[in-house]
Amino acid sequence: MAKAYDHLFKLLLIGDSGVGKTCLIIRFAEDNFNSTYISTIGIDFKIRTVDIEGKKIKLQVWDTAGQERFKTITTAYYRGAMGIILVYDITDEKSFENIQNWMKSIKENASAGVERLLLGNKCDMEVKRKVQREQAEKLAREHGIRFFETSAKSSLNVDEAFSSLARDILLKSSRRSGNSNKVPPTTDLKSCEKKSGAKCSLG
Ligand SMILES: Nc1nc2c(ncn2[C@@H]2O[C@H](COP(=O)(O)OP(=O)(O)OP(=O)(O)O)[C@@H](O)[C@H]2O)c(=O)[nH]1
Repeated sequence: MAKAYDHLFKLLLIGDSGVGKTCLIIRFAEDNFNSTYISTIGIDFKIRTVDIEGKKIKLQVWDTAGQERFKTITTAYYRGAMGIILVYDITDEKSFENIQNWMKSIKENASAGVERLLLGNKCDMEVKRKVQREQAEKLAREHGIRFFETSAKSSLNVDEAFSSLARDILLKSSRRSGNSNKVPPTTDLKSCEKKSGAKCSLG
């Protein structure tokens, strides 16, 4: 039987407890949202196949527990990840400050060439905003990675964020295999913003 996909990419979401990692994955994989908070214990994954540049990309998205006590279990999963999504909550300053620690954790535990993406989630809660978009843009620029503000609740930018990461991984892997002409250059800053309506930082 023919393979149902061209590529399988393993993605991992990390970030403080309660920032919305599980909700982002459920929004992306099942187009659903639940406001009841059930903290993740250990690790779990969901799958969705997306179409990028005519290629079927199967995304296996791993959800980690943000709680410190699960750290040894979850960091063991960094190694196999091709893309890591760092999530903070725009209404929680501490979760943004901790992004630096999560970055360090990636450096210590993930493969060197892993693609990273920064997400400021819960952007539907503008009245409770504590982290300005510009702060996160600056951080993303410093690390040379893309940045989106998302809402798992309203679904704003969720598909865009996952697709942009998948696209970057695809581009990187086709470059590596010498097929860079097969995938058009990934969204430049302008088209990235045009597509998503979000501010993007380029790596
Ligand atoms: N308003 C709003 N609430 C959200 C959003 N995303 C998640 N939440 C809420 O935030 C709480 C925590 O969400 P989770 O997805 O469980 O957070 P988590 O990062 O997986 O947490 P851990 O499993 O403990 O690491 C839940 O009550 C969600 O309903 C969002 O985009 N907007």
